[in-house]
Parts: sequence; C-alpha cells; structure tokens
Amino acid sequence: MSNKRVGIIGVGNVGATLTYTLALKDICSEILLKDINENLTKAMMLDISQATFVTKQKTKIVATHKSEDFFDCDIVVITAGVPRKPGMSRDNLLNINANIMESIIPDVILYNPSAIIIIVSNPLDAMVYKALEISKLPRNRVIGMAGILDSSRMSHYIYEKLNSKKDEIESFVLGGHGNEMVPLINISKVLNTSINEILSSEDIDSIIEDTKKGGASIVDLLKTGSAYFAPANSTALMIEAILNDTKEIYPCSVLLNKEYGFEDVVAGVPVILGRKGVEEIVEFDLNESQKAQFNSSINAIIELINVLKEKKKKI
Ligand SMILES: NC(=O)c1ccc[n+]([C@@H]2O[C@H](COP(=O)([O-])OP(=O)(O)OC[C@H]3O[C@@H](n4cnc5c(N)ncnc54)[C@H](O)[C@@H]3O)[C@@H](O)[C@H]2O)c1
Ligand SMILES: O=C(O)C[C@H](O)C(=O)O
Repeated sequence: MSNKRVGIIGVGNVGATLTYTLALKDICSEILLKDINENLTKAMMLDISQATFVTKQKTKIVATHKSEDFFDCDIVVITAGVPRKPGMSRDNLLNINANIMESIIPDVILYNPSAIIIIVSNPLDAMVYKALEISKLPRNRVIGMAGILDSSRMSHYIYEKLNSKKDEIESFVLGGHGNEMVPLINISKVLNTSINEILSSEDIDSIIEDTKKGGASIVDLLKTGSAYFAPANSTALMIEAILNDTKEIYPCSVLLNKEYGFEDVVAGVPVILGRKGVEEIVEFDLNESQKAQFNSSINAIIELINVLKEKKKKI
C-alpha cells in the first residue's frame, strides 16, 4: 500500500460505512474524515480505527475539523447531505443538498487541488452537475456514484427469481439515479446468458420495477433515512479502481459531451475508471426502447438542472 489518501466529507451512515469498508480493504494509507458534527467524526474515527486493530489493517484514520487539515487527498468523497424519509423523492433534496455542496466544495478544491471528487449526495446526477459548476474541475474528476449500486440491486432481484449463484449474475443499469433509471435487460446476464432468455417477461418486469424502487423500499422500511451498506461498498469499488488504476468499466454519473446524443447534462453511463478518474466514456449500442428510456431519464435530470440554473440566475 503506497501513500494514498482518501478524504470523506459527511461521516453519517454512508460516510462511516464507507470508512469502515475502505479500512478493511487496506487500499489507502490514510482516510481523513470531516463532518459538521465534530463528536460524530471523532466517534467514528475512534470506533473504526479500533475495529481495524482487531484484524490488523494498517490504514490510518484521522478526524479533522478545520478545512486546512483536510488536505492533499487523492480522492475526496462527498456524502454530506440530507437523506430522504418515507414519502419523499430524492428530488425533494435538491435545494438543501445543493446548498451543502456550495458550503463544502470551495475549500475541498483549495486544499485538495489534485483530488478526484466522488459525489454520493442526492439527487445524485444534479449534485454532480452542481459540484462541476462550483469546482470548475474537468469532467473526468467529478464523478457520481449510483450505477454500481443500482446494478447490484438489479442483480439481487434477479437472484431472488432464479436463486442462482450470486457471482454468476451480472447487471447493468444506466441513466439517472431516479425513478427513470434504465436497467439494461439484454446485457444483464446469468452465466453469460441474457436474462431475456431465462426469465419470463412478468419476472423481468418485476425485476425492473423492484430495481427502480430499490432505494425507496429501504427508506420505507428504515423510516429514519436511506440505504448505506450497498452505497458504501459501491463507492469503495470506484475508489479501488481509481487508486489502483484498474481501468474497470463501471456505470457512473458523468457530464455528457455529446456521448449518447446529449450534452450539458450528467447521467449514469459506462465509464473506464483509472488514476485520472473517468478515462473514457463507453458508448453501448442501445436499442430503440432503451434509447427512449434513456431520453426520459435525461429529461428528468435536465428538469432538476434547470431548477439549479434558475436559482443561480436569481442570486
Ligand atoms: N448516490 C447514491 O446512490 C446514494 C446512496 C445512499 C445515500 N445517498 C445520499 O447520500 C447522502 C448521505 O446519506 P446518509 O445516509 O449518509 O445520511 P446521514 O444523515 O446518515 O449522514 C449525512 C451526514 O452529512 C453531514 N453533513 C450535513 N451537512 C454537512 C456539511 N455542510 N459539512 C459536513 N457534513 C455535513 C451530517 O452531519 C451527517 O453526518 C444523502 O443525501 C443520501 O440521499 C446517495
Ligand atoms: O434511496 C435513497 O434516497 C438513497 C439512495 O439514493 C439509494 O438509492 O439507496
């Protein structure tokens, strides 16, 4: 493990779980934590550091409070923000979490000039757009986490139908991290066979519905907030790909510049992740139905981006 530093802003459910997941993987030398709740930051640092003495991981975990102490990270993950509660959509968090982005990002950029920024806060695609606008970083360095999570949810629902081995299932979900996300049925596979060929259309429809509602169904059960284990593990996978320059293809949210026929909008697409962040956007050949679904997903994201633009004009 060489000298690699990951910073996490927001040490609530996702941030703390991500810290623990990363510490167990031992893939960075240091994890810096920051949250407006200083007691929580210190408690998480102590608990997770002590947990990793049990199994002898080396990653150092540091609680910081001042912006200048949160510096020189290779990757900064932003999970700071408000989660939704039952009855809310992710879009209801637009204004509150956009304001939090505005309060955090300038200092992140000032003290972490080379960092790649991973956004987790919701509504995800709009928050990536907001972070790009505030940071003025190139699009390869501001990336949203959602597609890996949504794909893992789809795999879970395929697994429930087929009861095949977990590691035999591969799924791929594109588009925005909202109700209009686009599960790609033809390239979601079990042992290299498309699920189209194995499952009935009723089963496929219910997998699509369950995947789209994957986040909401956990919110409804928890009542106090949203999912965090799968989101944290999905973020850890992105961090691993960047730090270890693996060039894996993962669905991530990124600013489009004519890819898939869209520009000036952020959406989940397959990207090659490596040391420079998003090293390439991969263009899958979508069929007509997938293109139509992708278009409506993009329209839903544009609506949110337009709200952000209007708000900016009024300032
Ligand atoms: N992209 C995804 O797939 C995905 C998945 C899960 C959660 N989320 C989103 O991530 C966010 C966090 O979720 P959570 O479950 O960890 O919530 P949480 O409430 O458990 O944690 C959020 C933390 O952010 C902190 N915070 C708020 N404002 C801050 C600021 N200005 N500076 C520093 N810290 C600040 C809070 O003190 C809190 O500890 C939510 O917006 C949620 O919707 C997204
Ligand atoms: O559902 C949420 O609000 C949180 C997150 O986006 C998720 O999909 O788990």
